[in-house]
Amino acid sequence: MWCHRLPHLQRQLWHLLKGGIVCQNFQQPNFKSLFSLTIHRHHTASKSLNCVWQQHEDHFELQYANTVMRFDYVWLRDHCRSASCYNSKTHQRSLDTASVDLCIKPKTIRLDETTLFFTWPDGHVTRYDLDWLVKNSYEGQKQKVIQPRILWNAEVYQQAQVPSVDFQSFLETKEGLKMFLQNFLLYGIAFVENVPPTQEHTEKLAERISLIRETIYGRMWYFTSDFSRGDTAYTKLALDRHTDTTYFQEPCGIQVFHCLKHEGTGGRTLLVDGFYAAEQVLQKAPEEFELLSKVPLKHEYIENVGECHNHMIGVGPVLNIYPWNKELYLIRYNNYDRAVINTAPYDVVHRWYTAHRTLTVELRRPENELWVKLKPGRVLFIDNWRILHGRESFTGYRQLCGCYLTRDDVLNTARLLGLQA
Ligand SMILES: C[N+](C)(C)CCCC[C@H](N)C(=O)O
Ligand SMILES: O=C(O)CCC(=O)C(=O)O
Ligand SMILES: [Fe+2]
Repeated sequence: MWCHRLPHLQRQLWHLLKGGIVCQNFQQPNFKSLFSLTIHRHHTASKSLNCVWQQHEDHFELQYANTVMRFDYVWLRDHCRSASCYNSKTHQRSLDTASVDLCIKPKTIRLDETTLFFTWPDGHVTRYDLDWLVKNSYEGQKQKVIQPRILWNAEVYQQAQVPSVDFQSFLETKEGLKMFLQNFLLYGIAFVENVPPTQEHTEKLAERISLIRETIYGRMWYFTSDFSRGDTAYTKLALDRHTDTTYFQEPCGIQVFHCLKHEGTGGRTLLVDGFYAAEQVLQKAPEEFELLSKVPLKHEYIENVGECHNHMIGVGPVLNIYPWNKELYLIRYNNYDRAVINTAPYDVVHRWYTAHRTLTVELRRPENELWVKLKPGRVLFIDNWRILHGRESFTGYRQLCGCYLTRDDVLNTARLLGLQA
């Protein structure tokens, strides 16, 4: 049932105002057809504060704050915030969910002011504030984005005139850090200026917002075109747009780049908003968007150069979306590192190539390309789950340092500063 409705829901998923904030355009799905059979004869109803509720045989229905919500009874028992069920100091559940009768139904329900009281067969009372229920209901979540973003092409990004943050203000002030993170969350890229061009100072920056994610490339890495590792990154060749570490089960969340030296020509960095391109696919060919979010693929890193021996495999679709609101949260796109496709039958494979082509066409539109020249002192943070990067071929000596960051910890820092993440 859910699957049939998918393309329909997706079409109304995002409303894009020429590079404006992505917001969800929702519509009440037709619940009547899904649930009308289950209404109990002896339902009770109550009306106050524009709040209407009904006790159905297998669920509790609540209309409040312009939202129709349906709650499972086990859910209502499981989320009880009473002192014996929930430890409000640790914010952890004490209740053993497995001890709840799966057929549980409340003995009585009553509304007092803005609080609903459920009395369970054993006498235990659970209270819920109406606003808490709205905030925590499926129907409430379905209408919300987890991460507000501004999708961009080159023009949108340039016209936004997103300010860079100064090294000092980033390290020493809460305001500087917060502004940096807000821009990073909205655009998926952000710059810090006036950074002393050393690996140590770059590391300091990274540690201010997250934990450094150590990988097969080390903790802080430092690279030049010496082919010290078995990867094209370690040459002077051009690199087409891609995301990194697609061959990890969880690709690195953030990439930090600091160009410490370049004596030569070329070597500009290319940045493309993968979510903007995916949004175009969703608008033009929703079934292709869906396919890219459904077909799992492998990416692979095989290295045998000098002392370095590695074989990494990561599995996942190109587009990763949250199933309840269809919000895109991760793009895995690296044509160099994509492994043999053996996770889908031939006919799906052909449709996948078509969808991949559509996405690639969007990713390659010149108007979607943002070109920047990395310079000593200017550190670039890239959301590796959203923004693709590449580089122009170059001549001469070029030294880049940087690291990967864990995404959870960047978001943690952002949330602690009061940002939505
Ligand atoms: C950034 N650093 C030079 C350390 C690693 C580069 C990794 C390159 C790899 N093909 C990938 O896209 O993941
Ligand atoms: O050399 C560059 O500018 C970037 C190379 C690259 O894609 C990488 O290191 O991940
Ligand atoms: Fe890369």
